[in-house]
Amino acid sequence: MTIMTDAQRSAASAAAACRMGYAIWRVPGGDVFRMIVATGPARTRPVFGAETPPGFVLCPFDATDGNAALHLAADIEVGADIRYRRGDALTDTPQTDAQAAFAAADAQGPLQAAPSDLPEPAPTERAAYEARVARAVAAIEAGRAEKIVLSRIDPRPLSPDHDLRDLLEALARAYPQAFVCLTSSAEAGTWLVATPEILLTADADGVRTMALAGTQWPEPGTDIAALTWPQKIVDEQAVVAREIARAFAAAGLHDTTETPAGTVQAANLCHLRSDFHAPAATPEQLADLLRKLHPTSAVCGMPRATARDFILSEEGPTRGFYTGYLGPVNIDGETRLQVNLRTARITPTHAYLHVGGGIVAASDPATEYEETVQKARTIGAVL
Ligand SMILES: C=C(O[C@H]1C=CC=C(C(=O)O)[C@@H]1O)C(=O)O
Repeated sequence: MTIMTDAQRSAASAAAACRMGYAIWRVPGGDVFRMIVATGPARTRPVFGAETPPGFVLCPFDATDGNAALHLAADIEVGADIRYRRGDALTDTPQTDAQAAFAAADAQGPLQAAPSDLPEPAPTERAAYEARVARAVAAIEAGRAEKIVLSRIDPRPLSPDHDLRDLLEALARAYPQAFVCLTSSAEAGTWLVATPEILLTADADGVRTMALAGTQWPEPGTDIAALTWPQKIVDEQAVVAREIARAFAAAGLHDTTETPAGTVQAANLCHLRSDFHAPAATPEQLADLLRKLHPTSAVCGMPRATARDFILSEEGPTRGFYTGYLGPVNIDGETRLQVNLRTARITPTHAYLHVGGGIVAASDPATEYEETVQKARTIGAVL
């Protein structure tokens, strides 16, 4: 069972009391939480670069440079104990005034999101979403795009005494194979995430990503291995996979292997997925690859520029960090960027669930709406 350590629980309260950014995460299949606290403001920096310090990054959906993201520096790392960073070293005692202020913070009560200056998202009603889907289908039928990924916002009230640490632990317990995360900063707001999708990981073992598409919500107890997929989903997943294979080759990564597409479970949902691996790459190759991958056709569409313009004209800037990416960078030699899906932006009073789906020529608006209802259950189940 994944639970936060006492040090992590109190560090989260201390970070919130000091208005410092923090991130707490559990990797798929892992049994511990990792945590960092940034004593200074988040800065936009290259994710893969010559001197990217250890930290946690968040990149929005609509990024001008896919390799540039908000970077929360790992000034403090928290596991069983609290460790303070000075240069490359971690020590048991605070090294800066800001670290000392964090160490002295005495915060009680539940952990909740700080009020923020970011705009409150407006909900998307069923009729508005279905009309949006119908317009995407018309654009696809007119030959303007092959696929457009649309989304909507589903607000849920939070109980006055909720504690974000308890919600995070509940997600980790419910979804052992998800990347589960809580992150908060003045610049990006507060996000609670249980995502099944890797955008890019890089460590000593090489580089990995996945091509994910298609969604089914089988009855509990269904034999997942026996699920079949309609040809339109098989084709859609193949399009995502082809785009990834092209990106690897164009970034100069060779000897890439791809597994056959198979069914994977993600909370109450199933997707069709193939996995990619390449031997280790240089930071320049990784930067190039990240720019080519983000946003993938699993969250944007095909062709990318047309789909992006369509999404922004329909949804405005409401996605923010939803369908962007987030994750630890250069923490113990690993960088793990996950697509920010099955996610909610948290305010002091509400969880704003962001849910979407890929629209193709054969899409039916009512079924697409139902798909977003099912996707909302991933985070909704613990609220
Ligand atoms: C856009 C979302 O899902 C994407 C990832 C997997 C399957 C998807 C689909 O079936 O449409 C989407 O491409 C979301 O969960 O909000």
